[in-house]
Amino acid sequence: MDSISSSTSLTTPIFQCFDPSNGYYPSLSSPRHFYYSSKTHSSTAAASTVDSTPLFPKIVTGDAGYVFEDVPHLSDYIPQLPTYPDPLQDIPSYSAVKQYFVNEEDTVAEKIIAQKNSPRGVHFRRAGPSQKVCFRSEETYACVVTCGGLCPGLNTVIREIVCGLYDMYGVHKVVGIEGGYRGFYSRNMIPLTPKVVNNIHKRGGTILGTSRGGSDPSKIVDSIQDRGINQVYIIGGDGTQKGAALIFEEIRRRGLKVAVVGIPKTIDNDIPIIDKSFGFDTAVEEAQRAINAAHVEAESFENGIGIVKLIGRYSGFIAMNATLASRDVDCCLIPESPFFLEGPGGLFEFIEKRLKENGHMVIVVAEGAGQDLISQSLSKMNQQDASGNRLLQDVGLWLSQKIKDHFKKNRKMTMTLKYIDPTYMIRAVPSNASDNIYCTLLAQSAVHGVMAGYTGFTVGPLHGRHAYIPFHRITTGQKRVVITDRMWARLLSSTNQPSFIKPQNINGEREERTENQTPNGKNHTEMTEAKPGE
Ligand SMILES: Nc1ncnc2c1ncn2[C@@H]1O[C@H](COP(=O)(O)OP(=O)(O)O)[C@@H](O)[C@H]1O
Ligand SMILES: O=P(O)(O)OC[C@H]1O[C@](O)(COP(=O)(O)O)[C@@H](O)[C@@H]1O
Ligand SMILES: [Mg+2]
Repeated sequence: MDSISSSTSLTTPIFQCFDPSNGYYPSLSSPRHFYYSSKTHSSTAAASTVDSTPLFPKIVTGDAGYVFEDVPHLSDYIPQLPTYPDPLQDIPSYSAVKQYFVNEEDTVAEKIIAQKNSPRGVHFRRAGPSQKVCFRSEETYACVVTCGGLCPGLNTVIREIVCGLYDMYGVHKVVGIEGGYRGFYSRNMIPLTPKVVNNIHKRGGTILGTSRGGSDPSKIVDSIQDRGINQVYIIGGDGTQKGAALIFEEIRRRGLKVAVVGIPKTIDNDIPIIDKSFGFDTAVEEAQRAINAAHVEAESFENGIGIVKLIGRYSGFIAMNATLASRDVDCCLIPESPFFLEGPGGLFEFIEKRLKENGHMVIVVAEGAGQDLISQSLSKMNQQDASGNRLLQDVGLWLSQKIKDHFKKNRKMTMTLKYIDPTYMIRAVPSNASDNIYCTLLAQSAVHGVMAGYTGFTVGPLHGRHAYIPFHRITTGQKRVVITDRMWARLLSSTNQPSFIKPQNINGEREERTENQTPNGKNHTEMTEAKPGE
């Protein structure tokens, strides 16, 4: 593939309107009637802090407890920002659509379950094409970067950003940044055209390459500014979105007309607020192959045990959904549900019982499960990867050894154990059909938002409706399986495994949920209640 090296600057700072003495951007009399919080920061703090909380959350309140959390717009810090009619209205495929453009007043509710007297709650801006755009096609220069671990669907998102920009907005200058964040300042760029990306959604991985580490907002913005890029599409997980928030703050601090959008990627579905993350469905589907193999192996040997380790550092959604989908799994272990091995109600007792009943069993274990047990028996290791993520012990290997030792020690019965770790096989597949459609919508929502001048935001569906969400709402907290909710109860009833929770712990879990309330009356565990799948 051809490369373009750093070009001369097309992007000039519009002006420096940030006032470091009070942390305010003066042009706040926005026609969209927003007000800003009085929280103040210094400009240097904005550039160097790792806290991704935006300086000025844009919040509007309305009747009956209505709260609108909007995302930043270029006009917040660039006065008299020119706008242009959206070129979509002249494109035959789109011009026929009735009400194609979203109403500026449309918002999407964070919660849709309500009672008669409950407040209307938090809302986010509805995603979609606007009547007016802030970028002319010929002046737009967009870049796309992928960061963090692989996930099915990365190539589809890249493809649809490129095709969306070309086909909907006539933008013909799009480049890919190679190898994650550090590619901004250490690598050349790849020109992206519809021809280049035409078939990439059929391949796993990312054609741009990815990496952990290397997020240096100042060097990245220098590179953006030097090259004249004015739209930045950043695809990645929680770490990447934190980095994107810092890049946005640095761009805003410099007063540049550069819009930044994050497209949330996380294979294990641990990003809060949004319904689910792309690649998750594909991962659950692909996990079936590993579970089937483990089941075939287990069934074929006397007292066969098959163990499958699935992705999920802190959130066991893949393990839970793969177990529920398969019906061949006898026990599912996730990080949210502590378990124990020995004694009444423990895992060993259950394994013996199930082997006596069925002659074989399959255990699915999420990679983050049982880490506390492992560190008790192995020397504690606090190693981190280049992004600062804690490196976990291999729970699958550990569990396999523990089970083997148990049966050897007790000489109760002979057994055969097979351990499968399909992590990289699952991550590397292309996205399935439903994830492809989802990735397309995510990419288009991002393109529409950026063309309309929104910046410092991320996109995703809430109850099926796409919305623009401030960075900090998806980088604070993690979505986790709530083990006192109905979905986990369904799993327990489908496997008939022990719950490993004592009644007093159930009460503890409930108390913890009320303590974790955020200022909006929402708590992190609550977010997970009905997602994914009611
Ligand atoms: N707190 C943070 N602030 C800024 N950048 C971060 C932060 N955490 C991670 N990053 C950057 O984001 C990128 C990907 O992060 P990582 O956690 O590995 O993957 P993911 O984005 O999938 O969570 C890396 O380049 C890393 O340097
Ligand atoms: O070996 P790598 O590439 O660092 O990735 C391993 C880890 O990446 C993951 O797939 C998650 O990736 P992210 O942190 O990017 O979401 C984990 O499940 C796995 O432990
Ligand atoms: Mg991460």
